[in-house]
Amino acid sequence: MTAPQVVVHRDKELMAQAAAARLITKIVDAQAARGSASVVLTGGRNGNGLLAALAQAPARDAIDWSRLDLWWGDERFLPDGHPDRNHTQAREALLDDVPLNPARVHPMAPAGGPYGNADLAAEAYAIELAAAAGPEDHGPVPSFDVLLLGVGPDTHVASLFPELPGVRETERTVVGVHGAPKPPPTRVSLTLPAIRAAREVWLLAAGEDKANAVAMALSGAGEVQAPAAGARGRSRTLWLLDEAAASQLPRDLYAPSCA
Ligand SMILES: O=C(O)[C@H](O)[C@@H](O)[C@H](O)[C@H](O)COP(=O)(O)O
Repeated sequence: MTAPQVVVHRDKELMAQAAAARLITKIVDAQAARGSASVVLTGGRNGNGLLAALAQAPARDAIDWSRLDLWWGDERFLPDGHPDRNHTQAREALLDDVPLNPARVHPMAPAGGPYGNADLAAEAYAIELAAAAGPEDHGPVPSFDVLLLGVGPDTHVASLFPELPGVRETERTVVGVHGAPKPPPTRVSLTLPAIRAAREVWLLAAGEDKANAVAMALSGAGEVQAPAAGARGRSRTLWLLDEAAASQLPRDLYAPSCA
């Protein structure tokens, strides 16, 4: 597991634009090296802000959208097309606007779909992930190029909330989540072991209400109390922050703001 690196931007707009530029480069590099790229999307304002910035970036045309695999880190267990579903919000922010190959887009199953509850939807997603993993992945989850995570004010990532069973899961790669403190209460989430299969994990946080959470997760808190602390990539763990979210971080954890 890699030690976190921290990059601080002036404000959340610049953070979204810089993260989008970084993601474009990463996808283009992965496609050049391996033929395709895989990205795991997150829900929340900052994840969608990144997608909206990507939609506006002229360099987005450098991506071969037909060779991009998209997965989700978590989903709100709601009917297909519901405006609060992470899938719906990602479609609106970017996905409906680019020529993706539908066979490479992997939303989590909705409520009212083929699986009667969030636990069954989670099992189905674990099977889909395992089917996509190859021998080179050494496990039941593909080695995603980039896995994006928004960080909640309570340090949750994906739908892994402090002290709830999901964050303690060590075997399963995807779980149903019940009684989540952030609405809606029923969700589906990758677990920390699945998140840690990614080559790179990027955590996004902006705004003063995240400052405590960011400081706690980066100052040695345990992952059960601070799930964001357990989200690490195999080759890189990158925290992308705005100045407000970084305001309670000890200065020795990052270089002075450059943007
Ligand atoms: O389904 C969700 O709500 C998310 O995936 C969740 O983990 C989100 O990323 C964080 O709550 C941060 O959200 P913001 O970026 O809106 O603060």
